Amino acid sequence: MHMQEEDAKEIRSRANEVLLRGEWEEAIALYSQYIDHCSAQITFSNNAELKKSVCMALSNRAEARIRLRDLDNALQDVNNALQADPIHPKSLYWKGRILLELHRYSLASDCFRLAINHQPNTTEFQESLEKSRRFELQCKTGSYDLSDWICSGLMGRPPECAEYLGPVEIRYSDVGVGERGLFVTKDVEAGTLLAVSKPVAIARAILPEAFSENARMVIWKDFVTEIERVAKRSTKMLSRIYTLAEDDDVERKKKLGVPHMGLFRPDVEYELERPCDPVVMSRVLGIADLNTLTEKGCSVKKLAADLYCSSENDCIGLWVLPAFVNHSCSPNTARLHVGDSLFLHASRDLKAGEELTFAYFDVLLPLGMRRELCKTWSFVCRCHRCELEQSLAEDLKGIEAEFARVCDKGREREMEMSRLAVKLEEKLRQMRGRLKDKDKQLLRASFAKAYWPMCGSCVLMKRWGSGRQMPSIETVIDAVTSALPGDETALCAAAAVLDKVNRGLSLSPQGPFQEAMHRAFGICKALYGKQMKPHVIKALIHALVRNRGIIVPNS
Ligand SMILES: C[S@@+](CC[C@H](N)C(=O)[O-])C[C@H]1O[C@@H](n2cnc3c(N)ncnc32)[C@H](O)[C@@H]1O
Repeated sequence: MHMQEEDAKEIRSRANEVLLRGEWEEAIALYSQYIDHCSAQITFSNNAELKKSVCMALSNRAEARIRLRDLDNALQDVNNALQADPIHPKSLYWKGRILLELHRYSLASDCFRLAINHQPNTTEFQESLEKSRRFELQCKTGSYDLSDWICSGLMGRPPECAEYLGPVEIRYSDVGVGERGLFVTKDVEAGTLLAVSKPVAIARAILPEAFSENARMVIWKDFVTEIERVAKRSTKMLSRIYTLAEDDDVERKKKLGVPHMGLFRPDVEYELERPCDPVVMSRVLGIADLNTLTEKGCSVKKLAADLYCSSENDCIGLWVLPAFVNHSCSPNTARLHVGDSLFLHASRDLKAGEELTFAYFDVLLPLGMRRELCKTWSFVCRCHRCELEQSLAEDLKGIEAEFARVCDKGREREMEMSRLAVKLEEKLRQMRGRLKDKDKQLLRASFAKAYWPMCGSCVLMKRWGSGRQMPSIETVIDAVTSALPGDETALCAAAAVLDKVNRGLSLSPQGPFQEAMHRAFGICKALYGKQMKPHVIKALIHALVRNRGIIVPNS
């Protein structure tokens, strides 16, 4: 039996109500009933009123679908609406919004422009057009204005950013059979932006230390379910997700091959070579397990056990292109998280054809502890830093064991850590003939946590350092940045040094202002990019001194 006209109207108003309340699933169901009824009753051409009403219903259903990230179906809705009325402003607006999500910025601008032509003075149309124009420019030029956010000491609202694909491509890597990696395609200097990537899914958490294992697993499950949902609802996203490996099986990896970069290039049409495989939860789970990154760079498998124990705010996410970057303990790129977007900057000068790497976890640790963390990713890192420490394993065995023991301790560990720094310095002096200066710096980086407390404390310096040749804080900062050029703790220390020099309180006699500024600028460049203006860096440094846990206290 067909629905009566009055019933259809009733359904439409209920649909409008639940849409306003943000009950997306319910709104989709009700609009579907209404649209089906209208389509069965009448053809579009012979009733202008009904045509308008169906366009509105399609457009509203598209909105609900966008909120649920059901992009393919949402696009179909707005296209159907626009077929009936090619200048229907709301459908044009929602089509623009879908295209923005699909990283088709110029097409999105066209839609917003057309919507404005037919319905000027609508603030959300105007704002969306401004955003899509900004995104068009960002993805063409790789030029992003992060100044306000950085000047706020990264405390303000992060800017929304477009995706960007710089001079990079995926190729087979030397790190293992069948392994792919990301490579730079031209010579670039440190601070060059290589890519900006938006996540497939992201999960943020501020959780108390005693958060239960169960609760952690719920968050992980929700995260994986979200990836599955996105994969099911957008062919483009699915095709990206399915380029990723799900496990270490070499044959399966070989079968995946090297994906076409067109898949990651924003603002261009890319035709899939073949239809995607169906979405299978076990494969999605494997992909999430192997490729999820944490903002703070610790291993995600460890994360299931540890991360949510942290009382701090952290975030996990799946960013597809960055997931092709292999790990190194002395990497050549730095990850910067701006809201949900992941920025990848060269942190060193790079030659065309070099493989890009970043750290998957905290690498300011000695070899044994790094190896343990690597295990959770099922590989053994063979970077030059690991090889160096492997060759000195016998010499460093005692200090390393003690370091691991002290790490497990609570607050009283600062004193013991400093004693370890003294021991390591003695060891470095013993090994003088066998080590180059840069090797010494890499070793200090591995024990950075032993140096920082002493760097910041006259008491510890007096207790352990007096009469001994301990390195200056500048040497420790340089040691850390020799391994990790864009390290945040080193930046905080550099900011603190600069602050002290500025206020005439320098702990170190060889810390003139220019040198301190140069050091801080170098780290900023590696982390935030070479586009950073000096006044922005200065503001950041001030903000770091003001807001953050500074390593060097005012002793
Ligand atoms: C996020 S994926 C990186 C992309 C991966 N190479 C691929 O082809 O899909 C992480 C996996 O890459 C491999 N991998 C990453 N860094 C490595 C390294 N330094 N040495 C050996 N294998 C590494 C490991 O198999 C690891 O589980």
